[in-house]
Amino acid sequence: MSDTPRDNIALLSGALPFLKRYDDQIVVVKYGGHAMGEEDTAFRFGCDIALLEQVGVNPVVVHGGGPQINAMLKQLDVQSTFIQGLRVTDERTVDIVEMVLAGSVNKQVAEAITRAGAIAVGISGKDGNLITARRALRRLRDPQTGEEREIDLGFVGEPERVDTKVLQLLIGADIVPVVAPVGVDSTGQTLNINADTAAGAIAGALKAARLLMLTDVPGVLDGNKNLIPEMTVAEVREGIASGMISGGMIPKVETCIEAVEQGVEGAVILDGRVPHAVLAELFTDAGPGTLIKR
Ligand SMILES: Nc1ncnc2c1ncn2[C@@H]1O[C@H](COP(=O)(O)OP(=O)(O)O)[C@@H](O)[C@H]1O
Ligand SMILES: CC(=O)N[C@@H](CCC(=O)OP(=O)(O)O)C(=O)O
Repeated sequence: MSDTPRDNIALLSGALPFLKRYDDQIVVVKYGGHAMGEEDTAFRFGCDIALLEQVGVNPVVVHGGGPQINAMLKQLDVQSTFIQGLRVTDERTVDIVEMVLAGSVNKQVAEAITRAGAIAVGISGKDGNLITARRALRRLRDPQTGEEREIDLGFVGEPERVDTKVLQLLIGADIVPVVAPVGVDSTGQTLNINADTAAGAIAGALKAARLLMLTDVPGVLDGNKNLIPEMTVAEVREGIASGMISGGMIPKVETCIEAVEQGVEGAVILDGRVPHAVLAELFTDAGPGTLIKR
């Protein structure tokens, strides 16, 4: 059944407190590779971002592209493995990662937002000194000996410094920044950064009002696959330790924790394939995902 004009007026009027709350605030939206889905999903996402810009919110989009990188690696017959949700990245892989993220995916996302009526500009973390990173180190416990050892993930980066100048300039000119998660270290080496981590670092540096992490599950699910609507930092840590939270969900929740600890008001993990998930989260009381708070 379609909405009547009266329904539409009630909806608009109900959104007023939320419009006021987010007026001129920065909202960082992490758009995961799995959430991108088909052409119409990407266009709907573009429309939601254009709407945010139109009503006075300042959206900043940080996108992923894991599945798109996988497809290109497969095409080029390059093997790839993940450790703790991070892609082990050798010299050949880092070139392909940059080509896919800062190339095709970045331009597609910016184009979808521009087609929907806002002006979006795609950049990577290498542009304008946006993300300076250091090589990421991870420790793994040997299941047999119980000993911990350091793992070399190759050209994988962890943001060390975020220079928000270029983002502030774009935001000030009513342009939506669309950021590919690639950075450089102090020697100029390109580093592959997990998109969740990049989004969290940018949200923290901008002191965003909200960090929205769009993925392909409704949020954090418990052992029975039910959605957990809210989690504290301690509950998230427990979830990782028990194995309830695993794989690609680990960098996501860790990012949310860091972001709220850096002053972001709230971080939410939600299903980006659901039509207008971003609008439902920001402009209604019925936020659809998992809110992580201090
Ligand atoms: N407790 C959990 N709740 C929901 N998803 C989980 C959980 N633990 C692991 N996951 C996995 O994390 C995935 C999301 O991470 P990822 O695939 O990296 O998404 P994206 O590409 O959006 O960054 C889910 O598809 C799911 O397979
Ligand atoms: C180091 C690392 O793992 N980088 C990621 C960057 C892309 C990403 O994070 O994309 P999603 O958000 O779609 O997963 C990768 O190479 O897949």
